[in-house]
This record gives sequence, C-alpha cells and structure tokens, in this order.
Amino acid sequence: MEQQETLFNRIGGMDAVNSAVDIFYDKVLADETIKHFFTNTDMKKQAGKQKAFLAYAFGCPMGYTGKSMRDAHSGMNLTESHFNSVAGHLVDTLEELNVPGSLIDEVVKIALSVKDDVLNR
Ligand code: HEM
Repeated sequence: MEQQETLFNRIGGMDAVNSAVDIFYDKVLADETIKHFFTNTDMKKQAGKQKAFLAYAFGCPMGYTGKSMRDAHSGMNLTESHFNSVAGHLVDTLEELNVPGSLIDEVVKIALSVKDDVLNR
C-alpha cells in the first residue's frame, strides 16, 4: 500500500493549525452558551496548548506535553451540548479555511475519540 501522508501535512501543516485555532477561538468566545468556561483563561496560553494538541491529533510527529483531556476538563461539568458546540465551531472553522470535507471528517473522528475523556465519563 502507498504510504499515507499524515493528516497534519495533508491539512496544511502548522500554518493551517495556527489559522484554524485563531478563528476557532474567536468563535468559541463569541458563543454565549460556552464562553463563560473561558472567563479565567489566559487565551494566549490556551491557544498555544490547543495548537500543540491539534498538531499532535493531526499526526504531527512532535509530542503533546499538556494535561490529558480527562484531567484538563475535570470538574467542569461539561455536557454533550457543550461538546457539540465546540466541535461545531471546529468544523465551521475548517470549512471557512476550505479544508476538504474528507479531511474534516478525519478531524471530527479524532475529536469524537476524546469525547468521553473531555466529558469525564
Ligand atoms: C475535542 C474537544 C476538545 C479538545 C481537543 C480540547 C483541548 C484542550 C486542551 C489541549 C486544553 C489544555 C490542557 C492543558 O492545560 O494542558 C484544554 C483546556 C480547557 N478546555 Fe478544552 N478541549 C475540548 C473540548 C472542550 C469543551 C467542550 C470545553 C467547554 C465548552 C472546553 C473548555 C476548556 C477549558 C475551560 C480549559 C481550561 C483552560 C484553562 O486552563 O484555563 N474544552 N482543552
């Protein structure tokens, strides 16, 4: 079988991740249903962590050294609806960046794979 390029490279590498995270966080912070979670968050640091996490999730060889998804979101009482809002903003962001649907599907798969950890269940 032909060697498959990582999702990270196919999506456009670190430049794409950087643009995605910036647009993504603007959407999250404009969303009345979830923005309160980020009241005490230093968004500069958070965007940096998210970039590292996404790069890792997209298959970039550099390691993710932040908290586990379970620890990072414990005690927040996050619901399915909060998760869906965040996932929706991520998809909208990638669509705005003209990322092909098949690649967006792969990102959604990765997001769903950490859903139980994010929701601490
Ligand atoms: C696929 C879904 C998600 C991913 C990949 C993700 C990723 C991350 C990452 C990488 C961190 C930083 C961890 C660290 O401190 O090392 C984090 C923290 C956080 N996330 Fe998420 N997250 C997701 C869903 C959500 C949802 C649904 C919410 C709330 C609506 C949320 C709110 C937060 C908050 C408030 C923090 C802590 C920020 C702080 O330290 O001040 N996340 N998340």
